Amino acid sequence: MKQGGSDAAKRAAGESAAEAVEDGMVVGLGTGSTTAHAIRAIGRRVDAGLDIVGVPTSFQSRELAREVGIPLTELDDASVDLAIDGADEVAGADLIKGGGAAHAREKIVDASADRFLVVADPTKTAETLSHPVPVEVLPAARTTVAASVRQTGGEPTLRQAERKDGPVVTDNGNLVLDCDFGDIDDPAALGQTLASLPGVVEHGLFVGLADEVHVGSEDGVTVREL
Ligand SMILES: O=C[C@H](O)[C@H](O)[C@H](O)COP(=O)(O)O
Repeated sequence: MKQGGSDAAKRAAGESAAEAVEDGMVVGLGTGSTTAHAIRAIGRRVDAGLDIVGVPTSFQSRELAREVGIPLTELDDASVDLAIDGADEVAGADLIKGGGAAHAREKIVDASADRFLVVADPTKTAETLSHPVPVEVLPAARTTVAASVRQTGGEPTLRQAERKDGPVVTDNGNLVLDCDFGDIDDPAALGQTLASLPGVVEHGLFVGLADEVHVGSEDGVTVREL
């Protein structure tokens, strides 16, 4: 499921987005290998005196933020000024997320932010979204949601864990169906359809949410404002 951009490209994107963080901000900390570079860069800036608090989007981002010394808070106590997060595919301001099964909490944090910066490498960019859409479902709903996805023209696959027998279990205790719809001509309509299915907790289509996309490469970073 994970795609293979180079670590140097991911690092360039993450460090570029981390420069947008300013003193006094509440910063949404996304999940994944690209955002991890941003979190480490923010940690270095905190070490040098930057005064911010982070809102993690997953167990992974919480642990990394703690490791690099970023003070943390929750959405109950703060509103997010700037969120930085990765993506599995980017087409304009539309994204597919959830390759790390963190998209439910990510969407809450990213959508609530005043500004949402996406960090990606060139393997993630596309004209039209076509990556399988991760759909987090209550365990009891996996069969009924899978049937509805098939009726909608998609092919669902229950995500399996790599170093454990059985399925991936999300930070929220749910399962993930990776749903292949081929080219997604109308991400907003598909997102509404998926969200309406009983038992769906959240899907990985982030439609129109991105404000800026930082695409890193070995040669530098391209910043697209949307
Ligand atoms: O659930 C995980 C997230 O949506 C990630 O931000 C996304 O999968 C991109 O991760 P990476 O930067 O590791 O490719």
